[in-house]
Amino acid sequence: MASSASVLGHGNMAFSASSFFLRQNSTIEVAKYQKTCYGYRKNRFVGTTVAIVNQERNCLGIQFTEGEGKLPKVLLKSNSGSEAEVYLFGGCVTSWKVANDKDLLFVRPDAVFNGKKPISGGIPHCFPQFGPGSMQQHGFARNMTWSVAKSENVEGNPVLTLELKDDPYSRSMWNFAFLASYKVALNSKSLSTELVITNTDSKPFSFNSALHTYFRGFISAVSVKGLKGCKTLNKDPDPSNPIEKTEEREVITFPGFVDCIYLDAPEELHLNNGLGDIISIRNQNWTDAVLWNPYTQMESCYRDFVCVENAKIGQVTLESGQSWTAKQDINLNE
Ligand SMILES: O=P(O)(O)OC[C@H]1O[C@H](O)[C@H](O)[C@@H](O)[C@@H]1O
Repeated sequence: MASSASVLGHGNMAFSASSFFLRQNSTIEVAKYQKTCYGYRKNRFVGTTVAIVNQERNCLGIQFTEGEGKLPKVLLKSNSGSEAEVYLFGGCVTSWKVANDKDLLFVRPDAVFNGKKPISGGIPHCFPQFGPGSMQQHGFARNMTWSVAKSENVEGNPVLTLELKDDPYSRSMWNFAFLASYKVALNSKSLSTELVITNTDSKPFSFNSALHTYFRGFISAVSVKGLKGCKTLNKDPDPSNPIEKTEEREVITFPGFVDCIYLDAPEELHLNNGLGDIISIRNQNWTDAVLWNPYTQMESCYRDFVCVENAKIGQVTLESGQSWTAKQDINLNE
């Protein structure tokens, strides 16, 4: 039986570290959350304590808290003991642990949590551009603050839905009205996401996108299976002029710099992270994949991660009112 609580926030750059908009009885209030020994207490904008509204949410395995750099962070915990962390800045999942407490995602040591630069690690969004292209590399969704649209608990598993809308910052780069909805569901052995992009403008727009997932790994033992036969666009040596080929290997390893797009990738890949885990990476409608390891360009950390990205490299065009949906499911195999 699902229970839910709806919380709406704003997605602009001036987001304050602990404030959300809370929809109640169809009015939108500005609320502040304050940690108490019972949970999270909502203060009205003017400062009066109104009610403890997050007490129940904490019990549901969804806890609103502050992360690094005092950025708003949501902790997800399932009844089976798996955990995840999501920063509203960038709508970025930064941690995914199954019950053994080992984090299967990776955040780079040079990641900054200043609410300006994208968080380099976890699962950053690339939207509305994968890049390179006319705007900043990977677009703006990873350096805007997403709002919380819904938090639910479905049979012991937390489900968090974030939203991002256009604002003057996004419009300065891409002058369209849009709504991005991102549902993150944590289960005992898996983390699933669903991204829905809706054209809320009166004119069509086009975009491409990716989930730039950083997996923890021991790079000299990392391998990826499932891409044999795909057409490749190798961005090494020149990202603006990728070299077209076909992947011949059954098992892809990472002996040096890798930055390669795989077109029409299958719906399931297998990552051996070299640390004893096989992770299946399933998708619906993320039609392409990207493998990236910076090798000695990032001397301090390249040995410790690999990016296996579900992507949509070809342009998606949406007419006014149309939506596009893509799902990712990362699952730790038994
Ligand atoms: O450092 P970032 O902007 O996060 O991008 C890191 C990398 O992401 C992707 O995998 C691209 O294919 C690379 O060309 C890029 O260098």
